[in-house]
Amino acid sequence: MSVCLIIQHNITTEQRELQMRLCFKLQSSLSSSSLVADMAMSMRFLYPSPSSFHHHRFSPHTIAISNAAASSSSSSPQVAAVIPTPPPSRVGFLGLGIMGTPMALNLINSGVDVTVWNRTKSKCEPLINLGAKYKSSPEEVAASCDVTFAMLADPQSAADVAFGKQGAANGMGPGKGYVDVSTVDGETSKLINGHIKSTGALFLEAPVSGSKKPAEDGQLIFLTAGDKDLYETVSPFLDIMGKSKFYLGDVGNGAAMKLVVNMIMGSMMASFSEGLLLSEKVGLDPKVLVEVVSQGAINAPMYSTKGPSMIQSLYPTAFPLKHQQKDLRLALGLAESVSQPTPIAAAANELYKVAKSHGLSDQDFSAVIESLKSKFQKSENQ
Ligand SMILES: NC(=O)C1=CN([C@@H]2O[C@H](COP(=O)(O)OP(=O)(O)OC[C@H]3O[C@@H](n4cnc5c(N)ncnc54)[C@H](OP(=O)(O)O)[C@@H]3O)[C@@H](O)[C@H]2O)C=CC1
Ligand SMILES: O=CCCC(=O)O
Repeated sequence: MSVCLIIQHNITTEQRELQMRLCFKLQSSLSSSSLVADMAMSMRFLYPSPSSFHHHRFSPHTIAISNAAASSSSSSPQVAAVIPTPPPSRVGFLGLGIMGTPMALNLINSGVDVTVWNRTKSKCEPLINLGAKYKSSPEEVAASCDVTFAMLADPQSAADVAFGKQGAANGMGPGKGYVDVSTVDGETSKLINGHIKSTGALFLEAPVSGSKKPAEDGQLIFLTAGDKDLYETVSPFLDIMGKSKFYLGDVGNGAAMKLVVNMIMGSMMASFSEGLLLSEKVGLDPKVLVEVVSQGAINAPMYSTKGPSMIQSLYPTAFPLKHQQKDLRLALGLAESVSQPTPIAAAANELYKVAKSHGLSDQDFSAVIESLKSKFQKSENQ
């Protein structure tokens, strides 16, 4: 026997409730069909009770599912059920900076029901104009949403927003989930995990690789760890915002992976900066250096994207230098915690600190090249 589930969305709430019951009936009568069971389970998460259906904007579509256990006995469907497309959960988004804004925007543009909050309220306006709801605290966002994402600057702000006064934890509870996509250290992530889990909610850390443009293009790479159930539940949202996702196990592993990646990136940028300046000093055209690098084994998109503007001493901000230095500081802490020598990263970190001390914190991290120019070197040596 095979089973056909027809998924539809232009129906009344009463029809949806009927279909939902039918789906669960199917599940119990076809316990050998794991596909049907999986589907019913995921619907159960989205619809804790039949009356909790809410309006959504997903496109209607039809799926035919074969009952693998018994499909050999008949090729035509014997049971047909019409059930609704699972609507998007109500999704909260906290932190609308360089990364948070395009990530939330992609969710909104995909038809997800998004509620936003940002410390500086004016940054919410463009998203509200595009259909986002607004709440005036992380607590209220978490209370009104099924899943809440947070994209904050650093460990302190991530912790404040998660479990400070009017923090998200106050609005969390069983059946909800909190996904922190900020770059923080593992200890902070574990602290947030503890506060969120104590409410009965689930937690996932999911820092991202990729910068402003990949965030705009929905091409981020998620480095997740924590509750696997929440990972499965939010995967459709991660797929809207990103091109790939890794599930890395226990909380702390996502943070560690992100810090290792950014430690490498920070050192690469510092080394590239030295190369650009040296090539110029010895009479080479740094533009040609960028071209040569782009064709060889050490090619990285970062060099050809940022090189041309670095040559003109321009640093339009995609990844703020202060965040790169934060990540190097956290990566060095991680390395120290396991007695791993990281002398290259330590040297790079010093350059970012110099750049910060010269007021370049909010410039792109490629502005680290400035710290190698003679004007900065002189003032450092005085
Ligand atoms: N930019 C990039 O290329 C990437 C950044 N990241 C990481 O993502 C995170 C966000 O980065 P990005 O968007 O670039 O950073 P931004 O500096 O643009 O945004 C930071 C966000 O954090 C908020 N914030 C800062 N301090 C506080 C606080 N004390 N309380 C509440 N909210 C606060 C800001 O609010 P307000 O608007 O009020 O200042 C803003 O929403 C960082 O952890 C960064 O390391 C990860 C991958 C790439
Ligand atoms: O954390 C920032 C990462 C930036 C990038 O991956 O390009």
